[in-house]
Amino acid sequence: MLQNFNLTKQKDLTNHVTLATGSAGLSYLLIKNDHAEAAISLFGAHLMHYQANGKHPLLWMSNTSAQDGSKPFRGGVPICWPWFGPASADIGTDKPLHGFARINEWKLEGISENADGTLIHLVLESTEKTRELWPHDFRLEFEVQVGAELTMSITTTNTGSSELRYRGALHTYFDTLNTESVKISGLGDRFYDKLTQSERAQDGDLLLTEGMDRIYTAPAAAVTFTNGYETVQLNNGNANSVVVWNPWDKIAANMPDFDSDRWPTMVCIETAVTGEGVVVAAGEEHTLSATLRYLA
Ligand SMILES: O=P(O)(O)OC[C@H]1O[C@@H](O)[C@H](O)[C@@H](O)[C@@H]1O
Repeated sequence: MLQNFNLTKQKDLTNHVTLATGSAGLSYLLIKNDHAEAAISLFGAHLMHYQANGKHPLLWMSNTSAQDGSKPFRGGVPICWPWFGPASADIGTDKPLHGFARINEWKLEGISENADGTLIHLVLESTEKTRELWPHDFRLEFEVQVGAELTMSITTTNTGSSELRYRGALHTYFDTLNTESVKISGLGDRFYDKLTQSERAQDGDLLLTEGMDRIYTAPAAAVTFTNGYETVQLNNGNANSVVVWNPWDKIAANMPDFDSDRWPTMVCIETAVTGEGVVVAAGEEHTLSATLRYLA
């Protein structure tokens, strides 16, 4: 899992959750309960590892990922928020790609143990610094239920006095045996191809035969995929799209934090709000969620 992160245990927070620090001083929660184990960084509220008992590790992490908070982690589940990809012109195109949630330190709000596992609750709130990037008051909550199933949710609460619009994603990097073993069902019949900047049709299941960067805009609520180890169902809550990304050889080789020979062992299947996004009225909230369940 995170061998090359050299994490040092600091203290037990509950019977199943330990606080650890990395060599660059970032804090991590290490979870191990009767059902599964997981690791989450407070920097970015970034889920970096999840493995249900008896199963293969679900998430892919780059061995060359930054570890000091100078960049988002490469792998796991980056939280893209409050925009997806480059910010729109009205926000400012010089803003960080995929928003600022993944490059900020979050606060641990609570840990609760339940019959199905462990629930971790992290929070990010607006500050002067976030208002310079995005002029809204908000409270963003990330909840992760670590059990035989994995559920992640981000809840956006508008704590300001005027409406806000957000886009975002749970940008999950899945570990795969190889490209040939990947098959994804339930993506719907159309997608926007970011590589050719065109609308295209999807005929049946998606096989990973080439580099791709696609926004599926009419996915089923449940997407099913095989990763060469298991068959997994991804249930998306309140997403309006699913993004599929694999950089393939040349792009991976040009990304300094992406192990250049490991692109065949990953695919991102991202639970996303893209396009027009979601408008959240003052005082209201919106939750985007993803549940992962093993079918076989
Ligand atoms: O390098 P980043 O900012 O983590 O983004 C990785 C990829 O994330 C995907 O969601 C985008 O569709 C791709 O275009 C992008 O390259």
